[in-house]
Amino acid sequence: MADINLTPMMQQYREAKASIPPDAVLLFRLGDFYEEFFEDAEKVSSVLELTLTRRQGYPMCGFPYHALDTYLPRLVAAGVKVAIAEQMEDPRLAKGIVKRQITRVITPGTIVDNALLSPSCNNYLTCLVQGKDVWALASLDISTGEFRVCRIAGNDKLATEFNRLGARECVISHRLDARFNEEEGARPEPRTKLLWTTVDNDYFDFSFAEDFLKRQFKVGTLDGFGLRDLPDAVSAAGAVLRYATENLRQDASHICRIELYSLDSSLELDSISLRNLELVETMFGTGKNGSLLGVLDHTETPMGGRKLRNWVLRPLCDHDAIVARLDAVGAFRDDPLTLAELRETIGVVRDLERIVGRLNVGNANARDLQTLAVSLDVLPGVKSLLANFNVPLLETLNGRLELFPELVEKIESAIAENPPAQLSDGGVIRAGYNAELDELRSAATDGKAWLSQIQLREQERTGIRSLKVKYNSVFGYYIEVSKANLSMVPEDYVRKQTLVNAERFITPELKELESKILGAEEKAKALEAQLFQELREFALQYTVRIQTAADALAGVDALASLAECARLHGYRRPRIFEDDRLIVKAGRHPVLDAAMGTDKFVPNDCLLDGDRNRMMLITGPNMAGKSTYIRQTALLVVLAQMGSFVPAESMELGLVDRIFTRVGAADDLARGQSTFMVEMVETANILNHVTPKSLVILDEIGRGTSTFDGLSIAWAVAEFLHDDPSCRCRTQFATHYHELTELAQTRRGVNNYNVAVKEYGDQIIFLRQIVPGSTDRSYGIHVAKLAGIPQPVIERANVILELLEKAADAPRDAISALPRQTVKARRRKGDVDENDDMIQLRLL
Ligand SMILES: Nc1ncnc2c1ncn2[C@@H]1O[C@H](COP(=O)(O)OP(=O)(O)OP(=O)(O)O)[C@@H](O)[C@H]1O
Repeated sequence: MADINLTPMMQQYREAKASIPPDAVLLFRLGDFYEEFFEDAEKVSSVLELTLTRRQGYPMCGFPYHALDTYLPRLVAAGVKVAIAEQMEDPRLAKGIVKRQITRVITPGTIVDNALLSPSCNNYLTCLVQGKDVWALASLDISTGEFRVCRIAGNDKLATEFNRLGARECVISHRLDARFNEEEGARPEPRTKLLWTTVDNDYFDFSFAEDFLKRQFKVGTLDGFGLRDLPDAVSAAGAVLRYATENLRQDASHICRIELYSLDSSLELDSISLRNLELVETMFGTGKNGSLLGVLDHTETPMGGRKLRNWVLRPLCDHDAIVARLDAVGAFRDDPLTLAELRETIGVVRDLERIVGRLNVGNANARDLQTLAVSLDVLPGVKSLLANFNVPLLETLNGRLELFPELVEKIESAIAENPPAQLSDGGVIRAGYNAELDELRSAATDGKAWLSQIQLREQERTGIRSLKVKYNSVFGYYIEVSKANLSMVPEDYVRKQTLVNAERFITPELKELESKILGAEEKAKALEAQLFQELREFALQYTVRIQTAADALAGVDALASLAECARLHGYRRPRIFEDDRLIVKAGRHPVLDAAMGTDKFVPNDCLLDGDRNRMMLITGPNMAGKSTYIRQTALLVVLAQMGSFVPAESMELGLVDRIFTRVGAADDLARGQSTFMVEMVETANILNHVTPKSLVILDEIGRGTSTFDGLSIAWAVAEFLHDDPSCRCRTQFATHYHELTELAQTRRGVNNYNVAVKEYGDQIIFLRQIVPGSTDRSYGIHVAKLAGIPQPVIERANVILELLEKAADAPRDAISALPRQTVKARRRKGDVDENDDMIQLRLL
């Protein structure tokens, strides 16, 4: 920064700037603008494309205060940390420089503003601590109060968990940051855009963290949360909470519990599978549409949407828990009328979790309270509809749906019909709620009428027809009586001023009225603010109970959504077992099925049921539907284990512990790895971690290297997965290496399948049907033709293919030396004899 003579305002700016994290930009409220100075001005003007000006030689930019809702999301989306300094007093009333204060610091993980949050996703602030042989990862969604911690062994699993959480920011100690910087590969690298924030090591001090958490949760011990003897988890949780509350500059009493969870309780999906299977978003960044969640999500509330998203990302591994969800989905699906009514009723409910969050951090407005009441008011209706179902899970959820009549009533009686968003605009509290407020309001609006009423009354009382009620700025309202009538002035008039022709008086009543009229509006606003605050505090007492009800409602919404999806797309209930079967009759790919329509999508079976059917080796032409089929299998497993019905005539599933996928990953090229290297890293990961209860889907292995190397690797991988006692898992392997089909002759559990096609003249018709047996044709050139490869190239490829098929052992170099013209063309010219190309091959 330039060394300049600072004005008092700039001095105040400097002090504010020094009190925020060094990497945060400061939006400094000056009148109707938020102004930025120095480096902050440069950064903000470039992100927001604002004009950079200069003030006394230093850079400056700004925008009107009402544009904050537009600009703040853009700054946050660009990964900028933002601190806001507001004016804490009315500049007109300020003596000297206006008081300003940092009201909040907004980082990607500490957002509570609705405008900055996606309703369908949680917004997690995370914190990482390195324990002994494990990582402790705390995750906190300040907007909802959800707070969890888990312990994870290994960087891969850690990165996956970051991905699953979709974490935006991770807090670490300076010490850990230094380690990450020193050791190459030590820092976990999730695919999501994650901001690493470093804080002092003392944030992680165990006793400090423990005390901090105990105070927050108002408990004497953390044992009840399962955190006994887990100092790393306590440190992570304490540090993240401290960082969050420091940035919020507010109490966050809605964060009132923490859950210790284990990755083992859910079906494990590594980062690659999460992406490849397009569970919650597509690979091409088109968001939810086109993903599995896009098909499943018929939720009516944001909480239900987030719950369903979490279910998709964390399918269950517990038989009974899955069956409980399936029972609930089944009950809903079998009663479509009640289901429709229930969904319609739930549709009124708004984001209870986030409203409660905003209420707790002091960020809620009157509309939030009103929405809270409207949402809570439908709970009796939801409860009575749920009472129609005798299903344990629905009964449990119904039991947690508490009713809040006194809160609803209080809010309804207090908040005006259409309250303004800003408390300062006035008119938030309903007429009739508070007598004093009613009076203040009428003082402001009816003041003039009151004065003329007094004038009339006093004229009658005193008999002075010319008596007037007037106002001046020296002594406010007064009564003026002309000299001629002074004898008629009553005793209770107090003389204030004598003029040539008249005298001026005041009365206690007039003074009282004056104080009511003057500043009545200001007073009304202040009283409204106080009443609103009281109402807010009243509502805050219900925080935990509303959170519990909101969570139950989210569960009901998610289950109803699954039932609706099952109903719309004709899904059936899967049967869950503990063995290693995976038998599907007429299964369909949920996303393509929904997109194409059930009559167009060709269903297929799957048979994996232990020893004799452990690996399906699938060959078939390009474009036939191999990838679709094996992804479909994985998606059906995800659906079944999350407790959903499935797009199949029937499905029997022995629980799967992990799904592994190897399905091409172009994006890793950006990380500096070659296609083949990525393929091998992913394959290594599978072979090193697979268990007999896993499901492996492999879409082509060894493609990125020479044919013989590739084939050898694919072959060995298939053998290993089938033979090795650590694997022996259910596998679907799609490949173009027809040689691999020989495995079925030597391996008991390997079976060949192919995707049927019909040849029709020189056309082929894709039947999309998986049938037993192998195929030895790829029809690759046919697909190349469909793709628009120029005709001469296609003709040439056909010639080479023919030659290769005749001389299977022809070296590749020989092919490249073949004349560039096609045989046909040269034949036409008459300069080739029948064996020309073969002769050349032999010569080479
Ligand atoms: N069962 C099916 N019913 C209808 N259409 C299907 C089916 N399976 C696949 N398709 C269609 O065929 C297209 C190609 O399928 P897919 O990518 O699975 O082929 P593939 O055999 O894996 O091809 P390649 O070997 O070239 O990668 C899909 O995009 C889809 O539109």
